[in-house]
Amino acid sequence: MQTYQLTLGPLTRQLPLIRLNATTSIASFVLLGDAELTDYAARQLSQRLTTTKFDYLVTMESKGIPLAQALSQATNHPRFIVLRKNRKDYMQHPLSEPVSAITTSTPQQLVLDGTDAALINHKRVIIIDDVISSGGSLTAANALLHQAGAQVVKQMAILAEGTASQRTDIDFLAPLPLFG
Ligand SMILES: O=P(O)(O)OC[C@H]1O[C@H](OP(=O)(O)OP(=O)(O)O)[C@H](O)[C@@H]1O
Repeated sequence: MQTYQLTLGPLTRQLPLIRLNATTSIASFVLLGDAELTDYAARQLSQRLTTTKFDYLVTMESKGIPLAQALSQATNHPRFIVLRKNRKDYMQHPLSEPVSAITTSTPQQLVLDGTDAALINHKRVIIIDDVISSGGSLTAANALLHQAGAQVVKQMAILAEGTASQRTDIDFLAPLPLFG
């Protein structure tokens, strides 16, 4: 299997190259289960937040969740918000937005539980995800947070993939190339 070597500070990972379609392959970065890299990335990202005042971190199901948890702890924020990809029966008055991501060919939703929406109304929030690529997930998250009346003060990720690495409105630790 072809791989891409990701280097993040002292850590290296061999990411398998996965073909998405006739013209594009991605280096698959699956953060779930990698406690070492999650903790390292959270510590690095927390150092970029020492002067940023915010109330809540917001992440997207699913790979962003362990990162948001580690970053919440590293920045002394006891609670964070998870935007889900399914509406659950236990949610109260959920808000939703359609979302498309580079890794997902079928239509999906991002869903914010109404109780979480009430919590972040008029609050300063930071969006945190493992990877930003097409930006589809980020756009949907922003739309949902706007619906909830939250103010997005920063957008962060471990990796910016493809052209996302040229964006100046996101703060990330390393670029990740796309492959032909
Ligand atoms: O910038 P984009 O093109 O939107 O891609 C980035 C999103 O894709 C990945 O999630 P994925 O859709 O693979 O879902 P998962 O975390 O549930 O596996 C990643 O965790 C981001 O949320």
